[in-house]
Amino acid sequence: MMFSRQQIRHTRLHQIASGRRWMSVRPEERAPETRKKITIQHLLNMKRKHTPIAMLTAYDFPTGRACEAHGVDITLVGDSLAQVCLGYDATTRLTLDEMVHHCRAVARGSKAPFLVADMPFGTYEAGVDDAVRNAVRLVREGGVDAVKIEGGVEVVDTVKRLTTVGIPVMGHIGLMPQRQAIQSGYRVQGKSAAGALSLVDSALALEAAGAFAIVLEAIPHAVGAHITRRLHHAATIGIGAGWETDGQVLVWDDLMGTWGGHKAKFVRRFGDVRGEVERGVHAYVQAVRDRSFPSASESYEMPAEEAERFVGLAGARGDEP
Ligand SMILES: Nc1nc(=O)c2c([nH]1)NC[C@@H]1CN(c3ccc(C(=O)N[C@@H](CCC(=O)O)C(=O)O)cc3)CN21
Ligand SMILES: CC(C)C(=O)C(=O)O
Repeated sequence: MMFSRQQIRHTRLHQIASGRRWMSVRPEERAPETRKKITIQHLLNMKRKHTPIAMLTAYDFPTGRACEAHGVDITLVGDSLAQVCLGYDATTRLTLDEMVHHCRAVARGSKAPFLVADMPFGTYEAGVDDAVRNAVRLVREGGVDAVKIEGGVEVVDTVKRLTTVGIPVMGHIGLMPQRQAIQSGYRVQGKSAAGALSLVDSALALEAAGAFAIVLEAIPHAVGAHITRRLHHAATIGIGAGWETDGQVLVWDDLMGTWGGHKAKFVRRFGDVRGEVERGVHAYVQAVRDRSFPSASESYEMPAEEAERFVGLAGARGDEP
């Protein structure tokens, strides 16, 4: 929730007058947003001008807010949410209701970035009509601008139909986590010449079907670069696809170092939030145990005469500690 400067000043004066102070339940005090909404046209201009596109996952209000505040171009409510946020063992466990719930929180924080949600496993495979119904829920209830679906030529009809009804689609080829069982794990794709060519075919088919962007996951650098040069109407967003794609994406928890699970080769840790969390929780527990928390300045007092009356009144009713 945003306040104008005038509203902030007004609220402050009111609080000072009424003797109230800020509490953590109040929305953060902030100047009105200045970032302009990112559009598909903006993203394709970035591709044309070779300005790298920064995409990052977010799963809740504060992470969405961080994407908003620090210049992210595309916020992705990725289905990696299943693992890094909800503790499931695979992305295939995630339901549409769970995805919608998290999209709503992210959308409240991430306003300017183009907002994309993964269509969870099982919400677009059974038929094009079903895919439309489910994508509409993500847009209408989740508040996202576009959806992402995993797959190559086999999802082309779905991409066409969604695009036709006005829902932009981001493709996702290469390593497709929703297919880890049938692919016997998380493996780099397109390492053979034939495999690489089939990735190029998938990318071209997705572009022709109307996809505005395509995630390229865990493929050789040369294949990522080739596909990026071949596509003129769709931006490529790499994750483990080398340095010559139109943009990059990483999972929030990998980037921040909050994820303690497997670290793929393409992950770079840009922060050590896990270390901070460990220090903070440990210090808190320690301070509670040794009674150094809370201090007098973190506690409330009664006026001395009220304290005296209280002791007297409590004693009179036999209310002795
Ligand atoms: N924390 C996290 N980061 C992700 O990027 C991510 C998730 N979770 N969950 C959903 C999917 C799963 N992803 C994964 C998971 C494992 C590998 C992986 O182990 N890759 C191997 C490739 C080994 C090879 O074939 O040579 C690696 O070591 O990089 C890659 C992507 C990407 N997504
Ligand atoms: C890793 C990204 C591309 C993703 O699909 C996810 O977060 O689920």
